[in-house]
Amino acid sequence: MSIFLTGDLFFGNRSDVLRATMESRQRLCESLAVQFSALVASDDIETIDLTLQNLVLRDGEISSAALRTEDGKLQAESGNHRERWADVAPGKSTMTHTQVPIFKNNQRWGTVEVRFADAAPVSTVDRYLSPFVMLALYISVAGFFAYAFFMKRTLKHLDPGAVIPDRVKSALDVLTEGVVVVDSKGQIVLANAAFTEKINANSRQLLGKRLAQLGWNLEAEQTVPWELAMQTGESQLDQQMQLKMADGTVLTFQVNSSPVQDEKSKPQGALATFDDVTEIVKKNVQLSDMVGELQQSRDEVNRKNEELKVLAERDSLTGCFNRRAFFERAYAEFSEAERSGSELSVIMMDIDFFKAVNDTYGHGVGDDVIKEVGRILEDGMRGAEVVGRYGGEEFCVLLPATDSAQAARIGERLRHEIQEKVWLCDSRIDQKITSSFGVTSTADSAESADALVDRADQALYESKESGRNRVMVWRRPAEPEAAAS
Ligand SMILES: Nc1nc2c(ncn2[C@@H]2O[C@H](COP(=O)(O)OP(=O)(O)OP(=O)(O)O)[C@@H](O)[C@H]2O)c(=O)[nH]1
Repeated sequence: MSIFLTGDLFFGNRSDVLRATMESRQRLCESLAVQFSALVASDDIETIDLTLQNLVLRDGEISSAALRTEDGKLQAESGNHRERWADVAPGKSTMTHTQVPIFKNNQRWGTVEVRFADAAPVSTVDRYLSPFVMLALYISVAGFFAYAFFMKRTLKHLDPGAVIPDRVKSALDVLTEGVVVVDSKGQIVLANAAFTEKINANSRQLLGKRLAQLGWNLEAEQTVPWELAMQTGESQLDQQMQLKMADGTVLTFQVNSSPVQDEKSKPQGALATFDDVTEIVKKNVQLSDMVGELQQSRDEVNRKNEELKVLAERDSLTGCFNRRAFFERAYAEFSEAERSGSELSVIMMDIDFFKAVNDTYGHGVGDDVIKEVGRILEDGMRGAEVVGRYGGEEFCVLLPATDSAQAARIGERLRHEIQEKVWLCDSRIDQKITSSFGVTSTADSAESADALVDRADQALYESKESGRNRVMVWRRPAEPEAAAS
């Protein structure tokens, strides 16, 4: 339609000019006819003849002119009209031959004939190139070019790869890293050899496809990095993406994307590089699994070590430190007390008449009593204070930073608690169970942890000897004395 209108604008004008010329010639003739009708009415043929002579003389466009009656006779003529008006059909005007009727008394009387000069010589080309032919020709040629232009664009659309020069494609094919160029719609316009080989695809199959729809494992609403690069105008680096292949395998790519912009920074597409890191990721996963397993084994070993340590250090019946572990602590605390100058106390205690408990209630009840005593002793300790099962029904307590008077008070509290609580631990026991305590501290110049424990044992012996169910503080052998009862 545009072509037609444009053609009409050019060629339609030419036909308008011709039409206007013809109309003006017709008007001239009609004006002559009006004048001549008046002259004919007065039979003034002479004036008509004179007018025709002048007309031909003065107007270069008019070759001849005549006044012809209805019966075909020429009444007046000029410019050798007879010859110039040969073979002209009566009553029909053309561009060069114009004829207008003359009336007399309302009757057709004759015709004014004017032969206009031929226009510029009409060449064969001009003859055939009438406005219509010109218009048709113009539409054909312009239509052809418009069609060619449209087809070129269409083909370019159908073959998006055509926008990338071959030398660029060849250069990119040399790279070992996959390279894909997409247009502003995310459609592939170039995929280099490394990429097509990696995903087992044909380069031409990929052209025009949306890169985002090749089968990537994407989260819901996730925007692929090359589209993000186009949206933000910024490069998107080190994005890891997984591509599910037709055979079910999954490739992992490290993807870098940069926007391709025009001079006005408008995104025209994006370039994305794909580095296949599938093997590295696999190895990383294996490594991480191994590290996890190692961690588990290490935790297991630590747990076992912890258990072993507990088993090695703790007494299985009461959970208190065993004798060996207790002495390790005692040595450490003794050294620390010596280094710091603080006082370290030791309590040794023994359940009174425990043989009778076993004998009366059975060995099981005896075990429960020992456990209950151990629990009371453990619960009564704070911070660095340590309870050890010294043997049988005998316990030993380490009290760092505690003098013997404080230790005796602690012993007294424990003695009272045992007496009040232990017999309640088993419903079969129907009598209170008592215990005896011996107390000492480093203030009495014990030379070692062993000596300290030994002195506490001596004080305990004194408690037993002096009637049991009491706490005795160690005194030099000559003068042990009772602290409380
Ligand atoms: N049930 C039980 N009994 C034990 C355990 N270890 C030692 N005994 C018993 O504890 C009793 C200790 O008795 P003795 O040392 O004679 O002293 P005692 O009867 O407590 O009398 P005194 O200490 O003099 O008041 C023994 O009969 C041992 O068999 C144990 O783990 N469980």
